Amino acid sequence: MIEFADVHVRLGERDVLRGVTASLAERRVGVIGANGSGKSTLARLINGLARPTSGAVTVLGLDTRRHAAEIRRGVGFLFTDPDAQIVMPTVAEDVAFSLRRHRLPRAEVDRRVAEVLGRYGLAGHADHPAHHLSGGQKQLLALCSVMVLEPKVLVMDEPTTLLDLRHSRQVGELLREMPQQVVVVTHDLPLLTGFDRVLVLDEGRVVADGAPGEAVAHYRKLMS
Ligand SMILES: Nc1ncnc2c1ncn2[C@@H]1O[C@H](COP(=O)(O)OP(=O)(O)OP(=O)(O)O)[C@@H](O)[C@H]1O
Repeated sequence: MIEFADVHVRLGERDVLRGVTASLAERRVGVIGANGSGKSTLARLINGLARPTSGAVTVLGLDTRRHAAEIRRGVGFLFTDPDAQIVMPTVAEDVAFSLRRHRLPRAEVDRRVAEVLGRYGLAGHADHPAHHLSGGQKQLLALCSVMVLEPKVLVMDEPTTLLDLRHSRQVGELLREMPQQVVVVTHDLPLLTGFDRVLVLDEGRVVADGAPGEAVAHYRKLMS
């Protein structure tokens, strides 16, 4: 469960979020809206990367302002650009790097890394240089590095922006199968097919909130 209670975020001179209140219990939640409407900021609030200026964000029963470390452990965050998330030379090393704080035996790290690479179709690339992967494969690698930590909630900020149609669809299918609660910020409207709930942001406020069809129709009207 993710709860926003009258959340305001002011960055510099700008009121980026202006009174967002929502309880998100659904498994598949989308967030859409114009450029600069506050979507990324809303996403970043969920794992404590951004803090409310006023109001509160509660995730997994914890206030994100007071329990930052616990929240980070429970909430995985996937950025648009996988290059920003890839830190180690090879694919397997990059995924293993996520587990560095867990102090697991080497064999257990190897087992978990192999399992997650297999799940997302990268098993054959384990020893390849991470930066030689295609854009789609890099996005999958970034996803592996997040999923190996078994987060309870996954937040994705425009995960398909750099992907071709086939890879976007693949990400769509993967996130529909995930057992976790997933919150996805996107401009890729077909990605929202089958979602439980979609929020539309405009100038820092939620202006529509409902099933994907209804929310997307509202967004299209807003943009026309
Ligand atoms: N650190 C900052 N200081 C000042 N203003 C900021 C800062 N970060 C973001 N903003 C502003 O806040 C507004 C909302 O940004 P945000 O990234 O949340 O929007 P968005 O809806 O995700 O946009 P996009 O679709 O373009 O990614 C923008 O006008 C942006 O310029």
